[in-house]
Formats: sequence, structure tokens, C-alpha cells
Amino acid sequence: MLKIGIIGCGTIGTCICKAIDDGLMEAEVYAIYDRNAENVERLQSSLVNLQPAVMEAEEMIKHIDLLVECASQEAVYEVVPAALHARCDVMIMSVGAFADERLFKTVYGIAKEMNCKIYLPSGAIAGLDGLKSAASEQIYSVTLTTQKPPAGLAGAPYVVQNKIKLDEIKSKTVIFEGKASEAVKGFPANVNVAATLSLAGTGFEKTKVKIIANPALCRNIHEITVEGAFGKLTSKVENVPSPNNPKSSYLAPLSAIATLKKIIDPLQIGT
Ligand SMILES: NC(=O)C1=CN([C@@H]2O[C@H](COP(=O)(O)OP(=O)(O)OC[C@H]3O[C@@H](n4cnc5c(N)ncnc54)[C@H](O)[C@@H]3O)[C@@H](O)[C@H]2O)C=CC1
Ligand SMILES: O=C([O-])CC(=O)C(=O)O
Repeated sequence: MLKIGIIGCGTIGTCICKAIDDGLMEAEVYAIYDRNAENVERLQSSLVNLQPAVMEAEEMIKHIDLLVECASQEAVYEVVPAALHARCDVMIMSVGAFADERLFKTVYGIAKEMNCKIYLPSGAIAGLDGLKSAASEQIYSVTLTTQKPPAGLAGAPYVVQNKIKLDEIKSKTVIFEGKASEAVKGFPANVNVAATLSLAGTGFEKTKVKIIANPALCRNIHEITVEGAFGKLTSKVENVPSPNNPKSSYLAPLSAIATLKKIIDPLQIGT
């Protein structure tokens, strides 16, 4: 049975544990960790069947097959290289960390050397299957347009640095337009999907991102347009926010669960 260790006991970590606790897949949550002890306790007390140990990544990687990062971009630096060195596969949610090319090259290099896999779930977007197929030929452009209710963008470094008053936005307003490399740094908790899109397609410098604060919305909308030798692909997901975290969409933990099921299942569907 796949032995998993989870870093981050917030919205996504809790959904993953609950899915395994409910018997949705054959996996063991060997250990969990969060720098916030209250979140560890809350997660532990929500489980009925599982009793994961609590230990830091350094220790858990000696015992597990797969390390799941669902914490923060910072955590990717802290735990992913060490996990790969210990020959653990890794699943990463805070994909925006890979806008740091040096980190990405290092992590990719260790994974190759150790014969390990790095899994990046689709998160809150749809269409990566088509983009991956399309990338076997020439791609002309990839664009992500994200719309969130203003509160879902609160605290983003770009918003703070540019003194954007989210509570004064009364109508649909474009607050950022630029490269994916800048978007994931300015909005680390909002557009990790831009990083996944960049890695699947044309890279961080060529992938374009537009972020819109829209007070009329109660959903997080991600629209993708890809043009290439294959033709044109458009996808739009109107995401219900996660119940405990308005920054994250509910489809994100569901995609993490689906990725785990794919790792375990002999049947592999899609690109
Ligand atoms: N790839 C994607 O499509 C998506 C990615 N995300 C990203 O996934 C990550 C987790 O998302 P949520 O569960 O919604 O966030 P959350 O805020 O609900 O939970 C994150 C948890 O990780 C803990 N944490 C943060 N940094 C840590 C560290 N260095 N070491 C240990 N614990 C740490 C926090 O204390 C918190 O309990 C975030 O980085 C988020 O931006 C979220 C949604 C979609
Ligand atoms: O969940 C979402 O809507 C997307 C998100 O936060 C991210 O990619 O970081």
C-alpha cells in the first residue's frame, strides 16, 4: 500500500486525509506535519479511521513512498529536495515555487538521479491534457485569465506592494496583467495554476496571465486559451471556493485526490 506523508494540514491536506479516511483509495497516511500545531490537531480530530503520526519532513521521508506538499511555496524549498534525495516521490501543490528556475532545475535533476517522480496536479484548472498533447507540436500562445472575488486576493504581495484597496473595488477590475513568472510571485496563494500551465506549455516567460477582482462573483473563475499548430483550445472553470479557504477552489483538493488515485490505479486515463 502506498505510504504517504503530508506537509500542510490546511484545506487541501485535510481533504486528502479525509478521502483516504473514507476509504476512497488504498493508501496509508503514515505521517502529517504543519508548522501550526492547531491545524495538526484539528486535522487529527477530524479523522475516524486513520491515526497518522506527527513528525517533521526530515523524519517522515525515511518511512514513506510519497511526500505530499500542500503547505506553501516556502515549504517546497524546505522539504522537496530532501524528500527526493531520500528516494521519495513528491506531489506538489505550491507549484508557483517553480518560477524559481534554479529550484526547478535542482528538483528535476535530483528526481532524475534518484529515479523519482514529481507529480503536479491540475489544481483548479481544466485543459492541461489538451495542452500537453498540443505541446508535442508548436504552441503560439497560452493565456490564463483568473477572476476572483476581491476577498480571495487579500494579502497577496502584489496587492500589498501596490496598495490596491480591494474593499473599494465596486466593479470588475483588472489588477494584474503580465507574465506567469511575475504572477506567481505577486499572487503566491492565488495562481499556482499559472505555474502548472507554464510547465505544461510554453514556460513562465511566455505564458500570459490576467487577474481580475470581481465583486459580483462568489466563484473563482479560471479561463485558459491555447493556440498552436493543433488549433485553439479554450476552457473555463467556475470554481466553488473551498469552504475554509476562499483563496483556494474546491477543485484543487479534488485534483490532488484524483492524482493520488491515478498513482495507485493501473488504469491511466487521459494524456
Ligand atoms: N496547484 C493549485 O492549483 C493550487 C495550489 N494551492 C496551493 O496549495 C497550498 C495549500 O493550499 P491550502 O490547503 O488551500 O492552504 P491552507 O492555507 O488552507 O493550508 C496550508 C497549511 O500549510 C501550513 N504551512 C504553510 N507553510 C508551511 C511550512 N513551511 N511548513 C509546514 N506547514 C506549513 C499552514 O500552517 C497551513 O495549515 C498553498 O500553497 C496554495 O497556494 C491552492 C489551490 C490550488
Ligand atoms: O484554487 C484556485 O482557484 C487556484 C489557486 O488558488 C492557485 O492556483 O493557487
